[in-house]
Amino acid sequence: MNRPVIIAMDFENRQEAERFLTSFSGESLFLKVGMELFYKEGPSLVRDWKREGHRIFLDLKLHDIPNTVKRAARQLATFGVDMTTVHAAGGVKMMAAAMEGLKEGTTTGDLPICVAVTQLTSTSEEMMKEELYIAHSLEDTVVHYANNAKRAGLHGVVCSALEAGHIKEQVSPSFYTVTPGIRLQSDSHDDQQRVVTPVKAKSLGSDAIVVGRSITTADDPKAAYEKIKTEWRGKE
Ligand SMILES: O=c1ccn([C@@H]2O[C@H](COP(=O)(O)O)[C@@H](O)[C@H]2O)c(=O)[nH]1
Repeated sequence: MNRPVIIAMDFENRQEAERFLTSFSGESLFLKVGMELFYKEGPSLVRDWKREGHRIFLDLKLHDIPNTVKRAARQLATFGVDMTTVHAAGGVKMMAAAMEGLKEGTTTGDLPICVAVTQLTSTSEEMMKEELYIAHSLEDTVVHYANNAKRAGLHGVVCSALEAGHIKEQVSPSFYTVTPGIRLQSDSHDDQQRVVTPVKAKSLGSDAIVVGRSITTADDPKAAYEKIKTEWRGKE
C-alpha cells in the first residue's frame, strides 16, 4: 500500500459525506468510515463506496469478549472492506478471535488489514497513568500492545506517529503503523493529545496517516488534502 492519506469521514450522514466528496470529482480515495457514519448508514454505504472505487477503512474498534468479537468480525468481513480495527486492550485472545472471524467471513479471499488501537491519540501520558491507571510509560505500553497484536496475528497497529519508530524497531520493520493525530502547524489540536505534522509523521516512519478535521472542515478540502499529501509523500 503506497503511503496512503486516509480521510476520516466523520460526518453525521451520507448526504453530508457525499457533499464533501463532490470536491474530489471522481478521484479514488481511501476513506475511513467510523462509528458515527456507520451507525447511521450501515453496510450499504460501505458497499456503495467500494463499488465507486474507494478503499474503505471501517474503524469500529471492536472490543468485547473473544467470541463476540469473532462473530462481529465475521459479519464485518462480508462488507469487503480494506482495513479494520480492534482495541489491543481486549487482549491477545480477543485479537486472535477477530482474525479468525475475518478469515471465516471473507468471501473474496482478500483479508482486510486488521490493526489494533494501542493507546488512542487523544490519550496523554498523564491521563494514561492517572485515569487509566496504567503504571508503565505510554511508549512502553504502546510497544507492548503492538507486540501482543503481532502475537495475535494482526497486520499492524493504530498509534501516534511518535511511537511508529519504536514499534518498527521492537516489533518488526514490516509491522504496519496507521497514525491519526495529524495536524498542520497552524491547525487546532482539538481533542487530540499526541499530534504531529504530515512531514514529521513521514520522518518518524509511519506507514499511513489518518486525517479528519484538517481536511473535512477546511475552506477548500481538496486543497487541504493535496497539501497534506504533498507534505506526507513529497512531490510525486
Ligand atoms: O487513536 C486513535 C484512533 C482513531 N482515531 C480516529 O482518527 C480520526 C482522527 O480525526 P481528526 O479529525 O484528524 O482528529 C477520527 O476519526 C478518530 O476516530 C484517532 O484520532 N485516534
